[in-house]
Amino acid sequence: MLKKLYAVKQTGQRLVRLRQLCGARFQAQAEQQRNSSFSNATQQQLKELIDENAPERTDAEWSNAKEYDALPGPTRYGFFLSFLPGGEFHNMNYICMNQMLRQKYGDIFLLKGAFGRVDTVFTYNADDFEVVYRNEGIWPIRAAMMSFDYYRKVKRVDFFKGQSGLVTEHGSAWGDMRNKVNPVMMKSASIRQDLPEIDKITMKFVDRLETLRDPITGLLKNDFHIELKKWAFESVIYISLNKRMNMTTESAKKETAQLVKNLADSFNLCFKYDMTPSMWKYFETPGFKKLMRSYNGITEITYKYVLEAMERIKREGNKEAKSVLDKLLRIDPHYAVLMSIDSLTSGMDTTASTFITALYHIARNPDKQQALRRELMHIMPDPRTPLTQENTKIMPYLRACIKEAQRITPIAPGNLRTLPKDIVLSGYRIPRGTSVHMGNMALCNSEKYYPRYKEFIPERWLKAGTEACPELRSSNPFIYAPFGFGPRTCVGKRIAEMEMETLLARLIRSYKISWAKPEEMQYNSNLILTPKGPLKFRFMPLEEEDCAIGSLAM
Ligand code: HEM
Repeated sequence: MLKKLYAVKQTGQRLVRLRQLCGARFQAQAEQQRNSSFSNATQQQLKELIDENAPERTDAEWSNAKEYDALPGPTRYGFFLSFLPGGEFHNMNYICMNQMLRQKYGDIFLLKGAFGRVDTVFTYNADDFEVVYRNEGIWPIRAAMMSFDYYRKVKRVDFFKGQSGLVTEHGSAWGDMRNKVNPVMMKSASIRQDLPEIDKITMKFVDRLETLRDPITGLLKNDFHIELKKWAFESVIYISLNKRMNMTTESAKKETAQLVKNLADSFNLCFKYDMTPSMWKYFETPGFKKLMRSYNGITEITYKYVLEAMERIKREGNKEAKSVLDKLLRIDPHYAVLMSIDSLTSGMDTTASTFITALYHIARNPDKQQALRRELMHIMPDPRTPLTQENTKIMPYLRACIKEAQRITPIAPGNLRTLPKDIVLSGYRIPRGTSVHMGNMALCNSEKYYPRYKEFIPERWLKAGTEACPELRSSNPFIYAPFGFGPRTCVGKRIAEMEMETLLARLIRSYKISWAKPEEMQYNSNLILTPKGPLKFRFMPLEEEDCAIGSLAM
């Protein structure tokens, strides 16, 4: 063991020396990477955005700020060792690790880069968030998921033709794609045209839930988390491809199960290889190869659906585009394929996890649940009243419940940006090209910004009415950002919101829901936060008093 540690120490020291010799941060890492074609292209792209040759700032704020090297944080070598067996962070949940680092080093600290990872500054100072977003530029850089970028740009360059899609693309390539995708995906009215069909998919889901429900205990026989992933997949596939899945066929069951498995593997392994110190840029370990295989599995399954939809669109030759794919095909066929694959990939776990979080808090707060039901009784006097673009406009409490759940547990607990210019954060000089991680979830769960932060209080988000209490939410617009922030904000936000609202409305209108476990729900933390362990919700039919309309809690 000691020998092993010594070898690691030697490697670490050699790398540190090498990096010091090379000087510039990006160059040092790029030159050492085994997959040089990939790293050079990606680093080159980032370098151009960052303009390394621009003169250093000489203004008073910069001159008076503390040196970058004075930032607190573990040593590069010490941090790496802490991930090895026996180390402080070995197999530790990402959230816990960040909490420990914050306790030790304070509200700003530096995790030095190693093995091709750039330096990352972690900040829990809301003023810093504002500085970051105000300086991110028109093409914000979120340099995460490098293994995914590598998969698309190197491993499967044959298929992706050098473009990795919105999630990992940068600069003008990202800007061009985003400009074309935004009018189709970010317009609520455009996405909500699909509401009637999403409502039908959701009603079918609720009907099926009834068959899976034990009538005595109200517990479900199946794994609710998996069922929700399938529902989210069915919904996003409809919006993206105008395809109604028949989930009862063997092929659909098999493919969905494979997709669920590949996505779970990729979330775990991508976290391991991209967010903790790893040598994958020097040699491919069996785990890294498994990650590449999971990306391949995801591409194969999703592309099969996209291809089928493209053939159908061609065959039908409709004048009016019926899906996101069809709309984008008329703008740019390559982006259309990329975006559709990414929607099917990004739209399952994110939406399912956020939905479960919302349902969990509503289940644990019966008075809030009843207030929500009162709102829904007005809109859906009959449980099967169709949801429309019109009636869903008057569900402020429903939206507030989802927002409040996302405040307590945003599935992306922080956001990441690489700054194209030198900035000062918490009084320290942060040179351009440094990655900055902003801890949104921690600030959303602090008394300073959200009084009574431990409580689930949807009323914080209500804009009008006697129950509204906006004083319980922060006026700082940079802290609460469950879908991210600025031009790079989540492109699937409108889709996710519509899906979650529809299912929440249907379930709360049909059942009295409670959490049937003494323990609180826990989360796995990898690429995103996902609920851990079996979900024990109890679904009981509504009784007469539950259906009393009464006054609205707004
Ligand atoms: C409740 C569900 C979801 C949550 C909480 C969520 C959250 C996020 C967050 C935090 C980001 C990073 C934004 C930033 O850097 O500022 C993001 C990006 C992204 N999301 Fe989502 N997401 C959700 C659902 C979806 C869905 C349904 C899709 C696809 C249909 C999707 C596709 C994407 C894509 C493609 C990006 C990259 C955008 C870019 O960099 O231009 N997401 N999401």
